[in-house]
Amino acid sequence: MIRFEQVTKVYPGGHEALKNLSFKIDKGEMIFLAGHSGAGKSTILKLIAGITKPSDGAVWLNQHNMGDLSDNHLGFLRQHIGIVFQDHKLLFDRNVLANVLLPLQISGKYSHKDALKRAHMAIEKVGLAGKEKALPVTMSGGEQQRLCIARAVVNQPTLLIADEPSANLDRAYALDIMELFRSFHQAGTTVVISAHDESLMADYGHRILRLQQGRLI
Ligand SMILES: Nc1ncnc2c1ncn2[C@@H]1O[C@H](COP(=O)(O)OP(=O)(O)OP(=O)(O)O)[C@@H](O)[C@H]1O
Repeated sequence: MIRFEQVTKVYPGGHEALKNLSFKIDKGEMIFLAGHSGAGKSTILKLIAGITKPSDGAVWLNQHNMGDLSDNHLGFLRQHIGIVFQDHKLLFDRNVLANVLLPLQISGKYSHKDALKRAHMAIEKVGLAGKEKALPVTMSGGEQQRLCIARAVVNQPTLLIADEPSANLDRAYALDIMELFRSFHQAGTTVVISAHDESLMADYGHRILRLQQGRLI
């Protein structure tokens, strides 16, 4: 499903974040990206989502070379990718329901009634039923993270990527979040998760790609 072919990423200013990286992720796989801060985990996820382009080499998502796609085509493709960002990117002036509805409204594919039904299902799936009218600022870090996940999965993406979804959560909450991702994986979604705390990944028996200074180790 995802293929990195000798990918190098150099950011403006000259920092080489990834160095000649090659790997594959199969459809339906759940995989972890591990490494210290600055190792290149977020850069890999941004390349997968087409948020940034490789400086050299190619990133393939199914049959699409992500570096070659137009913005329109990328926008269309991203509707099949659920992204849980490190900085949440929640709309803090809108309630839980409005945050989860947003991707459905952007896709324009659903009637208001269908969109509401899907949003409520996603909110329930992440354990936030009853919080539909809450504003994100009134919620705990763990709840905000669940909200991000509901928003990422509401379009039923085939690929779910999450950048440090358990950062800043205590261990019990972090494990809950991992369980949630596991349930999406078990339902057939391909899941790619970055984290610096390998102890959270150890129990799952999934492949771990370990990064150090932009290289796989
Ligand atoms: N937009 C950017 N411009 C310049 N340098 C960047 C940019 N984004 C990331 N970098 C640099 O690229 C390297 C890899 O960053 P990346 O965010 O991929 O690491 P990470 O492993 O996800 O780290 P963290 O866990 O702290 O998010 C770092 O040295 C970072 O400073």
